[in-house]
Amino acid sequence: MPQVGLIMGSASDWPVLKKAAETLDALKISYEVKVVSAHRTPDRAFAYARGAEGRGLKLIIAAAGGAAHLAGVMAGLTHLPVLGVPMESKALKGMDSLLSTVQMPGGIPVATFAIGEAGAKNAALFAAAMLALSDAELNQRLKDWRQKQTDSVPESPEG
Ligand SMILES: Nc1c(C(=O)O)ncn1[C@@H]1O[C@H](COP(=O)(O)O)[C@@H](O)[C@H]1O
Repeated sequence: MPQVGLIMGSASDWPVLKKAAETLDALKISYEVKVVSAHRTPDRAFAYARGAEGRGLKLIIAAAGGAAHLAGVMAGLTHLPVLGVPMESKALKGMDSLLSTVQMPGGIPVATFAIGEAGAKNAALFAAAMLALSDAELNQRLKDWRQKQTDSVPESPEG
């Protein structure tokens, strides 16, 4: 049973959200990937959020762009942690996605990350950090991952 639900408003978000999937892969965290849109597939969105806890998901990473309501709608329907990743949009460069993901009313939290690939990657790392609180082996893998990242940064700008 996957621990993380990785969902996106449209298949067009997948090239960016893939960064989260790659990071979860690197840390050996199980996940499922689905296109779920609060706007275009509201029944699927409702069923997904309502069924998430029962199916064993521990948290949901939701990516959406433009009028990005997906993460907020998920958060309204389940108390599982929802991590929102705003997608870059053509018209407003993702500012619309960022604001509509982050500006939740009190009582319904969405942990909102940076726009685009960095946000996708960091959402996966944050998910890993939460899961590592109750998983000693994952905790060690996460520490190793961070150390590898540190080791890969050269002191000289010329490498
Ligand atoms: N923001 C949402 C939601 C939602 O919030 O439910 N559903 C789709 N979308 C977004 O619409 C953008 C354009 O989608 P298309 O590329 O399919 O036209 C995508 O970034 C998607 O996340």
